[in-house]
Parts: sequence; structure tokens; C-alpha cells
Amino acid sequence: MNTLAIFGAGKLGEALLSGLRRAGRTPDEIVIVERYEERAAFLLEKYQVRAVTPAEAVAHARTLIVAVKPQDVGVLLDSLAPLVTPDHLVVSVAAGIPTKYYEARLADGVPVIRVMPNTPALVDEAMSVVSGGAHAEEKHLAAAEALLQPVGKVRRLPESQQDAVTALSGSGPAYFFFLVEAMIDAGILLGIPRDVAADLIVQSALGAAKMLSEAGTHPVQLREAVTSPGGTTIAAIRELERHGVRAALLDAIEAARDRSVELGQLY
Ligand SMILES: NC(=O)C1=CN([C@@H]2O[C@H](COP(=O)(O)OP(=O)(O)OC[C@H]3O[C@@H](n4cnc5c(N)ncnc54)[C@H](OP(=O)(O)O)[C@@H]3O)[C@@H](O)[C@H]2O)C=CC1
Ligand SMILES: O=C(O)[C@@H]1CCC=N1
Repeated sequence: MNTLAIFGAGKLGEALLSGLRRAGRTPDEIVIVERYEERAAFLLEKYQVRAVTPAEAVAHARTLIVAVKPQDVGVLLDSLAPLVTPDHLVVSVAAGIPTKYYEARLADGVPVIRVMPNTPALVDEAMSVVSGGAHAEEKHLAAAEALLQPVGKVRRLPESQQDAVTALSGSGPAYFFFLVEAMIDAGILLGIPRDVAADLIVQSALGAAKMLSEAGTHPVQLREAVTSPGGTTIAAIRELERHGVRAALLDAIEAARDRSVELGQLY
């Protein structure tokens, strides 16, 4: 049986857990390691998945998904290291932490895959990028991909690109939520009730995302089709350019990339 253990069932761990359950993984295939009894009881009730000790998780599962915060990975690995063997597959979703970090702390030959998913896993629309470490073979990469495919799209990229990936798609949903939040505020400013403004903006976001994804057309072309000569859109675009929104996005995503690199060096 392809058994799984999720270490750290926080926001991302739960998003993956929910997707795995929707994809038909049965409760006896999955265990979680969760520090708080109340949270464990909530997850048991919602997903019928048991919380166990780290040692039980390693004994139960072949695939070990590390979904704790980057700053907690070291302590977790110290406790797991004597138990993990090259027959396990370690899948890390921790931002910034390189596979080398794991390999230096685990027994020789343990395969490690670094993955950057995102929270749209909750609605089976995740973007996940997988990279293999030194001991990861094709079968390990394929297993990680198979694990993530039910919750969205999966790509394989070199690990050298994972910090940039983290900044783009790992954090990416937050930028869109931020934009939507600001646009809803603009509706309030213009006297539209919040629920109505939210409906208008969320449906526009959904439609725009669908066009980008399905039409395969360049975003510039799609924006130009909305921008009528002498019209309303160009008046808004002028303000966005005047306020340096494009440059702000470039700087923001570069800062996220730099933080990912930094997280990999801090612990
Ligand atoms: N949130 C996101 O969109 C994404 C997150 N990630 C990565 O996923 C990881 C988790 O992030 P996120 O879900 O946001 O963070 P959370 O803090 O929500 O989840 C991490 C959970 O792990 C728990 N934890 C810490 N140490 C242990 C341990 N030794 N054993 C069991 N549980 C433990 C934490 O407990 P406590 O609360 O006590 O600290 C917390 O509940 C991070 O490494 C992040 O970089 C990757 C892609 C996207
Ligand atoms: O903010 C973070 O550090 C995590 C990693 C990518 C998305 N959330």
C-alpha cells in the first residue's frame, strides 16, 4: 500500500490532506503528525485521518511529507533521522529548504523531493513544482508527481529554480487575493455594497483566469481587447503605470525569491 504521513497539518498540510482524501486516498493510507490534540480531533472528524507520533508515522508510511515551517524542519529531522531509511521517500514542501539540507541530516541514500505547491490544492487547482535531490530516481519523481496530480497541475523543474518558483506560484495566490481585496475596497469607495463588489470582482477574476488558461492567448492581447480607445480601462491603466504597479510586482516577487534563498540559509 502507498502509505503517507503528513508532518505538520497546518494550512498547506491540510490543503494536501483534503485533496488526497477527495482523490480517493483512504483514511488507513494516511496518518498525520500533529502537536495539538484539539487540531488532531478536528482533522480526524473532518478527514477521518489519525494523528500518530513521529516514530509511528515513519513506521506506518513509505512517503513522508514534511509540511512544517522552514524553521521547524531541523528539529523535526533530528527526531526522524535515525528512523528514516532509503526505502522511504521524503517529500518536502518547506519554502527555501534545499534537498541538500535533508540529505546532510538523513541516512545516506534517502531519496528527497522538494516540492512547491500552493493552497489552491484545496480546490484541486494547485500549481506544484517538483525537483529531485541527489538520491531521487525517476520512480521517486514519478511517485511525487502522482501524489500531487489529483490536486492540480504539476511540473518538474531543476531545484536551482525552486526559490523563484516559490516566489511566483507558491506565494502567487496571495498576490491575487491582495489584488482582489484592494479592488473590492475600490467598490466600497465608489459606493457599491461590499457583497456586491465582491461578487463583481471575484467573477471577473474567475473569468479572466479561465480566459488566460483556456484561450492560451498572451495576457497583453487579452488586456488590449478590454482597453477601448478613449475609454475607461486606459484611464485606469494610466494610473496603475503612474503608481508603478508593474515595478512594484517585479520588486515584490524578487523580494519573495530572496526570502526563500534566505530561509534556506538560516536554519
Ligand atoms: N501556506 C502556503 O501557501 C504554502 C506553504 N508552504 C510551506 O508549507 C509549510 C507549512 O506552511 P503553512 O501550512 O503555511 O504553516 P502552518 O504553520 O500553518 O503549518 C505548519 C504546522 O506544522 C506544525 N508543526 C511544527 N513542527 C511540528 C512537528 N515537529 N511535528 C508536527 N507538527 C509540527 C505547526 O505547529 P505550530 O503552529 O505549533 O507551529 C503548524 O501547525 C512551510 O514550510 C511553507 O514554507 C509551501 C507552499 C505554500
Ligand atoms: O509564505 C510562505 O513562506 C509560504 C511559502 C510559499 C507560500 N507560503
